[in-house]
Amino acid sequence: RPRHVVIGYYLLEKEQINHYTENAGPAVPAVPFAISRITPEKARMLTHINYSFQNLNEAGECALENGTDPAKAAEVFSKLATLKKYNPDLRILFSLGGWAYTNDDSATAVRYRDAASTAARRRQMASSCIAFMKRYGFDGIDIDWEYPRKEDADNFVALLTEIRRQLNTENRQRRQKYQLTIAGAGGAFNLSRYYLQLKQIAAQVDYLNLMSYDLNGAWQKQTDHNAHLFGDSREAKYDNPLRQLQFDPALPPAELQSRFPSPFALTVDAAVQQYLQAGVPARKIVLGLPFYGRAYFAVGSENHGLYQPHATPAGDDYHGDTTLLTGCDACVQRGDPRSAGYDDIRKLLASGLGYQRYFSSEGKVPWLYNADKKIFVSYDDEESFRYKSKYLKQQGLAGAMFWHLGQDDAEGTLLRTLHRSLNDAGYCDADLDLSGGLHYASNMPRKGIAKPGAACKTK
Ligand SMILES: CC1=[NH+][C@H]2[C@@H](O1)O[C@H](CO)[C@@H](O)[C@@H]2O
Repeated sequence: RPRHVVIGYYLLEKEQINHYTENAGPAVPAVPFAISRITPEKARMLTHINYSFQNLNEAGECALENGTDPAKAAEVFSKLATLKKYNPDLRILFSLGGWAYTNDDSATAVRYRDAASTAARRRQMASSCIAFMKRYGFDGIDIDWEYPRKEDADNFVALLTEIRRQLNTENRQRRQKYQLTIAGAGGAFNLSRYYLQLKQIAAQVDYLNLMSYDLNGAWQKQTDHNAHLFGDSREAKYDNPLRQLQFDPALPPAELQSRFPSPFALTVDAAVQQYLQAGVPARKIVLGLPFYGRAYFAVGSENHGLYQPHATPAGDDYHGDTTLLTGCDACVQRGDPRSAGYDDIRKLLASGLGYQRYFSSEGKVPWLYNADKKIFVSYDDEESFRYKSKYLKQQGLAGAMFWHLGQDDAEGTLLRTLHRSLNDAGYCDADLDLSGGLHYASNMPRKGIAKPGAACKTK
């Protein structure tokens, strides 16, 4: 049985369900990443696959999108369930929400706020989502609401409590228990919305999947890393939004600074320490890793493009030149050059188009800079994943989550790296040094942490 969870999101756009096919014909294009690409070997490296995304309907219930053919949906969902024959420990959950359906400016965020707003609505939503889960053969529910507003936070706890209550009833006569997880904010600004409720949220779920990526992006003035583990003295720092939420106003200044350092760098480590400080058990925290990178354009060559001004269109919808990420053909097809899967980034590196790889010894992440095209790309690869795996083991966390399965390269390099670094007994990471970079100060003693540099068991 794996010692750490490995939770992969599987993305299938709702438009792709009705015409889902494993073998593309001239008339019908194949979906970008068919379920058959999840080989038996990959299925054995995963403990969970989260099908993304379902949405709430107008009545605040879990249901297929209007227009989705239920028979085709059942076919797709059963293909995912079939993967369990390769790995009896594998669980297939469906993820409800996601950024596009639930962000503050989306058309359907209001459905989540309303569904959580009264006891009756919460009962209705919970029972509809459990019925949906059972009807389509899922093993649990992942709630990916991005994000409850401060005024929704208590209702969010009540909603999770109601889903947990109904699941417990279902689970009484089941050997393998239905699970309930959430995708949780990775940056302190979004996290501050429900930080005071975080401990109560954790009590209702099996796992909290930290979205410890998208920490920086085109919406900021300077280029910075998508998901660096530790901070860099040269990057932008922020006033800590959790400080004014701190529980004990009488906290002496030195204690305040150590628990809520401010200003601070937005890093993966900061997210993890903030969850731990809120009282979330380490064994429920799953560290989110990106299988994609973020590109910036018109970036000066100072510092190889790192922490430099840029001219990258921000905002969810992209209307600019789709060829800006030179060499990324998939970006043109997708219509947005601002993000690229690991498979695309591998191709950029091999393209001879002038991309140079650098590695941050502070942040423990790579980046690309193309001086000729003035392009900066922040991403993750096997090296940064090995550092993040060592860190999560040192912190005693439950394991890793990643977004998303379809962005790995053909060989499944990133999933294989996570499997080896988290669940291969013969794996050794004594060569990795987690010191350096800005660590989010925390006075929380961490139990059961392997001493850094513990020698590896020789074969
Ligand atoms: C699990 C999860 N939900 C969000 C988040 O990861 O980041 C993805 C990439 O930004 C985004 O597309 C998705 O909707």
